[in-house]
Amino acid sequence: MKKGLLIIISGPSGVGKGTVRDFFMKDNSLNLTYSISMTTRKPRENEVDGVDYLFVSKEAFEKAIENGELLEWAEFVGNYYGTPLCQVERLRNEGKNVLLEIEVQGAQQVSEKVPDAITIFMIPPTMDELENRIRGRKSEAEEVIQERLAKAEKEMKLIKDYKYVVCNDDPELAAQYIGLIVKRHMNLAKDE
Ligand SMILES: Nc1nc2c(ncn2[C@@H]2O[C@H](COP(=O)(O)OP(=O)(O)O)[C@@H](O)[C@H]2O)c(=O)[nH]1
Ligand SMILES: Nc1ncnc2c1ncn2[C@@H]1O[C@H](COP(=O)(O)OP(=O)(O)O)[C@@H](O)[C@H]1O
Repeated sequence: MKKGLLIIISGPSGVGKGTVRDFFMKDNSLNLTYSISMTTRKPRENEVDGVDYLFVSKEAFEKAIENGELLEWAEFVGNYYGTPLCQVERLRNEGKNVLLEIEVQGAQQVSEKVPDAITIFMIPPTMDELENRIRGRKSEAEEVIQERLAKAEKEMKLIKDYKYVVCNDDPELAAQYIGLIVKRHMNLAKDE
């Protein structure tokens, strides 16, 4: 069986990664499985442990690093985030295309380990709109919003390291575009 593709999506906090993902994950023809990350961030009101993230303590996260259980990990605005290695390998070996939604440092680490990973960066139509969205979500305190917006400015400079850039103006259109990218690489892999 052919090994599944590894797809990385990065983009600033509040750009709409989760919203767009909800659209393209409905398309079964993409054969996608979402890799659930581990984080020390506290769950938001609507988030479910084991679905959105594996929410763990700092100690448990550091243990996972020590034990070599993470494909990559990074610190983002005061919290750890990382990708459990075992599920990514298992799913790809089962022929599933695996989606990682991770920030730029993690994406860099994975690209080094898996050079054929497909990298996509999601941008907002404008930085003002990014601010509107992150505020509109009402999930972070003002101080955290400021930190995330400052981080976003830096992250946007790394667009050049990604193979594809998708603007999330309309979430359905952005999802369709990501679907096309995945289909293209599924076809390329078939011909290999
Ligand atoms: N390196 C890395 N980054 C992650 C992982 N999971 C999530 N992230 C990123 O961490 C950042 C913060 O995520 P989160 O707190 O959920 O905020 P959100 O992006 O605004 O929903 C985002 O850029 C995520 O893409 C992971 O496993 N590894
Ligand atoms: N294309 C869009 N136009 C307007 N608002 C959007 C769009 N995409 C997402 N949003 C809104 O922006 C906020 C942040 O989206 P979210 O998916 O949580 O972002 P991320 O996962 O990148 O942090 C949410 O309130 C969401 O409803």
